[in-house]
Amino acid sequence: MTTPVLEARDVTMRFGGLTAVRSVDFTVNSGEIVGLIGPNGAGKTTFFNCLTGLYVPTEGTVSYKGTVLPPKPHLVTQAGIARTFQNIRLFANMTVLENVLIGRHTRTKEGLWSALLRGPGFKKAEKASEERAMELLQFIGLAHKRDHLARNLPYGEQRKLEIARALASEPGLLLLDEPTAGMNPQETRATEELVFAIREQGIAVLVIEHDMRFIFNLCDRVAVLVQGEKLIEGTSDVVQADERVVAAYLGEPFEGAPGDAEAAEVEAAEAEAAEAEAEHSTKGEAQ
Ligand SMILES: Nc1ncnc2c1ncn2[C@@H]1O[C@H](COP(=O)(O)OP(=O)(O)OP(=O)(O)O)[C@@H](O)[C@H]1O
Repeated sequence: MTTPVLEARDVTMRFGGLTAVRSVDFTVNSGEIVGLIGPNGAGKTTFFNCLTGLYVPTEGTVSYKGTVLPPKPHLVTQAGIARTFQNIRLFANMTVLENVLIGRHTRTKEGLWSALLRGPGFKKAEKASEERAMELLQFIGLAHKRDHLARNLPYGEQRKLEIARALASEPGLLLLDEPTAGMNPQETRATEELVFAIREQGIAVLVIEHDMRFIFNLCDRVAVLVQGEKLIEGTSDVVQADERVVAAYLGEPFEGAPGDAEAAEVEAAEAEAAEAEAEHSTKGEAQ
């Protein structure tokens, strides 16, 4: 049975006069891999930031497994949503293992004093954390590099390590922001396999990506954002065949395009202003 893991309802995000995301409804169900695509500036990252508590949406709500999330990143992580970023954000001078251990901090109960005094509770928790971190490194194929500094890993492995760190918070939903950016075809293929394996572990996945082939191979469902609005949502086949999606990517106008009404209003106002200006200058010349 599919149950919603993530539910965004009527999410709008405005920056001053600019509406970056407009009334978006969006669901990710358990066991699903869902893609979010759209041309540059469509509002994908802004929407992601609304989901993960980095932005407080101007309107709307985001729920995880039926509970509305507080818009605070650490509380969102604690609730069960983990994410990676467009640009790698590892601790470059820490080891591979330490980077994963850091990802576990939301899941360990041992407090600051316990850590400072290194009491028996802390030592036990530390051992369990390390075991879990090693399991995750095994899972992504980097266990043999546990003591390497993160900055010395090749690019593709750094991206994998980011995913392991996100998994260390034991999420029910993983959000991946352009996971294959800068990757070669083999690395992209390996990432695809990794995402399938993550789903096998019972974790739902939401991916933003520019690489269409990757998205259409990977996702059960794809939603397309254009100018902050959801244009269409469906299986890869349905979305690929939709002419409006192609047009939006090519920057071609199409009937009913999001933002069309606003664009028409602006055009009409500009035309009116130009007409008034022309009338004014003709009168001026006549005098
Ligand atoms: N913090 C901000 N303040 C003001 N405007 C913003 C802010 N963040 C994003 N925007 C604007 O919101 C719109 C959507 O941007 P966003 O980065 O979400 O798009 P995107 O789909 O992720 O683009 P890309 O694919 O290029 O990463 C853009 O017009 C952008 O300039």
